[in-house]
Amino acid sequence: MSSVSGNRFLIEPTAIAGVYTVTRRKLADERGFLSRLFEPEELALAGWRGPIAQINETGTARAGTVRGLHYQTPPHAEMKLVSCVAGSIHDVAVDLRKLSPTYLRSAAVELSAENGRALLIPEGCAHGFQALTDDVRMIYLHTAPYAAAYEGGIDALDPALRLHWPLPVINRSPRDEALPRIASGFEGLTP
Ligand SMILES: Cc1cn([C@H]2C[C@H](O)[C@@H](COP(=O)(O)OP(=O)(O)O[C@H]3O[C@H](C)C(=O)[C@H](O)[C@H]3O)O2)c(=O)[nH]c1=O
Repeated sequence: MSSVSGNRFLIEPTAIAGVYTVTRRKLADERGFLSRLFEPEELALAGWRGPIAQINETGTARAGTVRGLHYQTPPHAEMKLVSCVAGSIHDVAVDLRKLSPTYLRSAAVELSAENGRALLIPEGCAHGFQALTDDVRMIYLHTAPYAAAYEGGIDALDPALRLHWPLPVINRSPRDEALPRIASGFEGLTP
């Protein structure tokens, strides 16, 4: 799909099949602005399917912090729409779908409160980010509820992924530091 300039969003493809940037249009006036975080008909153009099953907020205090790379496996695999509503982040998706033409390819984009950009991530792709500022706030829309027993992840510092983190990486959770690497026998995800 090429770029779609809709009423509420500008939807643009990335290097990964099915991963899109979604830039919110701001309706501005002298008080400030209004923008929509979600609009089913327009986001269906980028493949969004099904109702929102869960909405999360995260706060990240320190620039340099990396969260992820996380995903959920079937039957709790999920699409995510990831928005930054305070500060800015270096946002990353990695295609883990074994049969995908973009398997193990990554897409990276800066999301910020200022640029109003979000990342739409389909099932089978891992997500993570690095805070580029202090006091980052994220809003996540999920098509499946959290299922801890079905959470998977890949080490954000795995050299096989060739990811570039703009700042020195700090403050990873013990769980994230212990996530497996591709070389440890990862065989890709199937739907
Ligand atoms: C995702 C999630 C987590 N939790 C609990 C589990 C832990 O006790 C605590 C922190 O979870 P976690 O360390 O996984 O949080 P993040 O590192 O920010 O992970 C999230 O951010 C990465 C980058 C993502 O893409 C995922 O959406 C999500 O995994 O919240 C819940 O109670 N509900 C939830 O939906």
